[in-house]
Amino acid sequence: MNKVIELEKVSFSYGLVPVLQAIDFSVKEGEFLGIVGPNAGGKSTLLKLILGLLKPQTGNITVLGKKPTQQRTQIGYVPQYPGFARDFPITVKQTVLLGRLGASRMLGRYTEADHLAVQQALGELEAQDLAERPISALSGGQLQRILLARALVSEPKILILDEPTANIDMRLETDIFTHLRELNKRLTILVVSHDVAFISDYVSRVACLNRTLVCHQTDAIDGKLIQDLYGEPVRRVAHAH
Ligand SMILES: Nc1ncnc2c1ncn2[C@@H]1O[C@H](COP(=O)(O)OP(=O)(O)OP(=O)(O)O)[C@@H](O)[C@H]1O
Repeated sequence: MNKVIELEKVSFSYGLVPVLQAIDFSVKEGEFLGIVGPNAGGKSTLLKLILGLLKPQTGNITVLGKKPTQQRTQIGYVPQYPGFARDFPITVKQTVLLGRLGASRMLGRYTEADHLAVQQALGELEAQDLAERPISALSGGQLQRILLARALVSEPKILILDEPTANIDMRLETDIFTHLRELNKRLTILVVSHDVAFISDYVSRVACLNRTLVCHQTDAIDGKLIQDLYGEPVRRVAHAH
């Protein structure tokens, strides 16, 4: 299988504070990879490096064989917190259209293809009925589905999500991950999560990040591993599906 993301000896510091040290890591086409680790372990920083929003001080990163900055339209990104005010007067449809800005070559008006892509993305997430609603009138779970649609609308090859279910309840968490499982049939997915027990039911591999990075197949994840990773006992939560 092709490697779609590759990091070689990547180190990164904000000023003098080292956050990532000598990370060697690759993601294969079609993988569904979970990234877990303690707070401030460097998870969001790793995603920003892959997205080309930050540059490593040492080492090399390639995305689909090129520099991350050359592949931005190939990655759909769902950030940790929505980067806009919830009371901004914009509809669901307009929000999802924003995801076409990088993909469409036309400046100015959106094309028919842009509108069609929005319809398809909303349809895929069963959210067509929300299209004309202002985003201020969405629940947390609905907003997360819309942000996922916005990330999909540029027809990326890779989907990256930074704690997509941090502020929603378990039923909706299951709903989002069921959509991700379906999307993984055609996309490579990286998802940051705090809930290693929950994601291990969905992902094929887990990368544990605490300045350095160690990968595990999901069948190798047990209480001891979680304790070693976080440095304290973490209760495994049972999830019914
Ligand atoms: N822009 C910044 N400038 C300086 N330090 C930063 C910046 N962004 C993050 N950091 C620091 O880098 C470290 C790693 O942060 P990062 O957000 O990557 O961790 P994380 O694993 O995503 O954390 P969390 O699980 O709490 O979201 C933290 O100590 C954080 O305070």
